[in-house]
Amino acid sequence: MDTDAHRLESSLWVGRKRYRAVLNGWHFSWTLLDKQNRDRKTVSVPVSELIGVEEGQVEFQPQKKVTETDRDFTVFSIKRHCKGGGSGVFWTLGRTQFYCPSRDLRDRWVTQLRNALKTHSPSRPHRLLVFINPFGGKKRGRKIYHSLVAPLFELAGISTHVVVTERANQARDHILKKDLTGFDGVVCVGGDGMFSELLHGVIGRTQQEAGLSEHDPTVTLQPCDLHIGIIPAGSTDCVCFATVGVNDPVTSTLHIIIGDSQPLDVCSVHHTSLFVRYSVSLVGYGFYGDVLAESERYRWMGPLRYDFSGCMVFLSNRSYRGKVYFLPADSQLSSPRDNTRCFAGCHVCSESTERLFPQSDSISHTGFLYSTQYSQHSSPWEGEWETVEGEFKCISLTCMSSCCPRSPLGLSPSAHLADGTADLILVRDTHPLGFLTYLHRHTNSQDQFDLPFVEVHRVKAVRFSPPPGEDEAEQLDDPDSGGTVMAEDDGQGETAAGGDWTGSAQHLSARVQERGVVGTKKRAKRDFLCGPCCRRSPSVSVWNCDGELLPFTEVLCRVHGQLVRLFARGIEEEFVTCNGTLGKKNFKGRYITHT
Ligand SMILES: CCCCCCCCCCCCC/C=C/[C@@H](O)[C@H](CO)NC(=O)CCCCCCCCCCCCCCC
Ligand SMILES: Nc1ncnc2c1ncn2[C@@H]1O[C@H](COP(=O)(O)OP(=O)(O)OP(=O)(O)O)[C@@H](O)[C@H]1O
Ligand SMILES: [Ca+2]
Repeated sequence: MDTDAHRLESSLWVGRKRYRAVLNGWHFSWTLLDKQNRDRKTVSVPVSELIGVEEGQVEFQPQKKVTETDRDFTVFSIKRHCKGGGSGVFWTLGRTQFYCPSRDLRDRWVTQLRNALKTHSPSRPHRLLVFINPFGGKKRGRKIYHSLVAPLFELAGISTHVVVTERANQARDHILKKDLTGFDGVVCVGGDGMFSELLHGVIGRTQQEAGLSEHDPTVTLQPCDLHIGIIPAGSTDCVCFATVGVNDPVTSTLHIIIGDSQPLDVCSVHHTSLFVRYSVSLVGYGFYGDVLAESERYRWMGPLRYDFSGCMVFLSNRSYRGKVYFLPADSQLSSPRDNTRCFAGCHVCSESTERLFPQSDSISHTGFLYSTQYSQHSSPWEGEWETVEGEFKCISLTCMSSCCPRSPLGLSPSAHLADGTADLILVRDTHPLGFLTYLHRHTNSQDQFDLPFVEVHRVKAVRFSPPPGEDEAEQLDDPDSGGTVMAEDDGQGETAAGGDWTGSAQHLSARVQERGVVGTKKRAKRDFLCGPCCRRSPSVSVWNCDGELLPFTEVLCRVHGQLVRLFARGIEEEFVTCNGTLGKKNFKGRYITHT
């Protein structure tokens, strides 16, 4: 046996086979020995990927069962699986049971492995605040948490406070108002809507504490320290899929346990001097806005409501006039058509960290670099704005690829999670077959940007205005116009254009939300009476912001680079992870890692 503070080496048995096991600080490995004591196969696990070390013979599935013995210990670690065909890298719990020649040696192994875990995985969470939406997706949130997630947290020694939500926005309000001392992160069990609640809570809380106004689009917001974890249990699970590569509760739980940390760009959406919402995946006008508005009527269909509404909206063949202003990002750094993908360890994103936080002279407990000095008013609008005017089928802005099971490569396959930019996709009016081709290319290997009526720009900010006279004020005088939630009487006796906009920021934010919900319900009721196909074609659409309808047509969007951090690491490349057996052709045959 060889041992020092950071190293331990000895013979161990796994089943009937003898191994030489070595712990050298960062790695724990065991090598099969043959009868002549020659090395055969080696298994090596990074200490950062150990989930737990237990004395005795410990089974975990179907449930935890411990058989106390003097000479055994059981190691739980991350095990990767690739199903192939670009379906992503799944993580499961690996289990190896070791037998030692003596109790003393067993105790040394257990102590040394646990010490290594503490020393080399400092960013693991110890205490988490978990919000379960019992009604999200297929309503399986509670079951998913209690059967798959909670036992793993327990095994990893993570304590939790669990809140099963009873109303929308409860999780957001909890994070904004309650004492969060002692929590290392917040976790949602639900879909993109639940994630959005956590996002708004965490960003809002951080800005409150920093004394910054979310309403001013020129303010450099304070990056958030509290990590967000997502256990997918929703309809689309786009944020989970685009940051992990799969929507699998166990994979996500294991990323949370090991304290993975993925920075994420966030887009703030403003209307005049009012903050409206944050988005990470889609700020969409036209098709995606209409699909969301339509889908509200079919909530009872569950996740299928989007496909059904998608068909209805497609058949209604609408397009909308408007003017789009955008601030291009530096085209030297990357481009939405450079055929690269943002994978775990992406160079474009890590170089962006240095660019976004140039005076990074402190390191947080999570190991991420933070600037100690933020310039709250350094101009975010440097550069020349460009303008595109016309009639659009859809306008989409996405801070990341927005890949999801419906679209395995997403709205913008080469977008980056944390480069401080978003991709603006403009789809001009075209014949239905052209638009169908565009949509269909989201599901196959063809380039959806290689169409004459589609353009894509990498941007830092975007502004949209509907044609003059077609804004909210105009809509209010035209009860038949439909299309925008602001056209509806929300029963409050106030309007965006005519109401009092001088209230407190908090009051205004509350009213924005109220209007969104009320407007959506009214619109759904009207649509039910009319039907989408016989309706007069509206002149304005509605904005879809990560699955929420916005009550304003005229908006300004600004990208805030790496504003939040998720317990994730980006999408792992199957080609690299699974020993090259799958090949790069799985990614549309045209995507390469950005180096
Ligand atoms: C011919 C097949 C075409 C398939 C086209 C698939 C395009 C899929 C693009 C997915 C983009 C997801 C963006 C993520 C948005 C999330 O932040 C948000 C919150 O969860 N989800 C939605 O707003 C929910 C939006 C959901 C949008 C789904 C659109 C489905 C369209 C189906 C169109 C069928 C046309 C068929 C005509 C015969
Ligand atoms: N207890 C609750 N009752 C009603 N609504 C809730 C509750 N808890 C959360 N919500 C809201 O439900 C919405 C949808 O939830 P969630 O995202 O989990 O599921 P989803 O069906 O997948 O929706 P999405 O289409 O947004 O992915 C969220 O916007 C959230 O604010
Ligand atoms: Ca980005």
